[in-house]
Amino acid sequence: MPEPTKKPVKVSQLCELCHSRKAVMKRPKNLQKLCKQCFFHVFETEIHLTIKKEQLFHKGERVAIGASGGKDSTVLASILKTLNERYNYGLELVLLSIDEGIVGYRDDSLATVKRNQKQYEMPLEIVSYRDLYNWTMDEIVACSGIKSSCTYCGVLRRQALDRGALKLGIYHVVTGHNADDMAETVLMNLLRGDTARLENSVNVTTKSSGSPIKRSKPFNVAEEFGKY
Ligand SMILES: Nc1ncnc2c1ncn2[C@@H]1O[C@H](COP(=O)(O)OP(=O)(O)OP(=O)(O)O)[C@@H](O)[C@H]1O
Repeated sequence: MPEPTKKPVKVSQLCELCHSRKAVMKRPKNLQKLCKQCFFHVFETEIHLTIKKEQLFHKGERVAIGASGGKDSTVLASILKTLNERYNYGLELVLLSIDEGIVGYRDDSLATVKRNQKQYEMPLEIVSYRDLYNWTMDEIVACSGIKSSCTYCGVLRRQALDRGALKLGIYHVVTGHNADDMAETVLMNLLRGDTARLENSVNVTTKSSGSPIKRSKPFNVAEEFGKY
């Protein structure tokens, strides 16, 4: 049987960076068509530039990655491991997960975090609402109703991340909040007329008054860098 002939890739379908591989995506921010390898390279470089520009880390620093098991924090763990090795940041990275006690939701995603722990060879610390507050999120919802559950959960989780980090003797927590999350926070603070929080919501690094913990969101401004 004759070998099936490979269809030549049209020039318009080629990656606009390497001009050799087939483009598999069009970046929404600049409509650039990229292949998988070039997208990884460009995205990792953007995060590295953010880290350098904002001077997020110092050599030898111990950093806790807020690991929810979702896509953003999983990508964050993977990228920080890659960049730490590639650019010799000298960071000690630890995965920190908060188990809010939401049956059928967090227990599933914790399984993903445990897989990440093995894959990225990072220590993992799991801190639960039950241990910290003696309440699970399911119990809080059963008492106070579902309406305000996100408010309670957000506040408790922020505090739990701080307490989990302190337990490990770590003073820097990074999270996978991205540009969409930032836009959401800006809109929320605008509608509330909360000018004090408005300024903070676009910063890559924040610190609550009275807390020794620094918080950073390396994906917050990834969209600011232009074409490569
Ligand atoms: N249970 C948790 N334990 C540790 N960190 C968390 C937890 N939930 C959220 N975070 C941190 O806060 C970030 C933003 O959380 P959010 O709930 O908005 O989820 P998201 O934007 O879907 O992110 P992800 O895809 O990582 O879950 C996450 O990327 C993660 O770094």
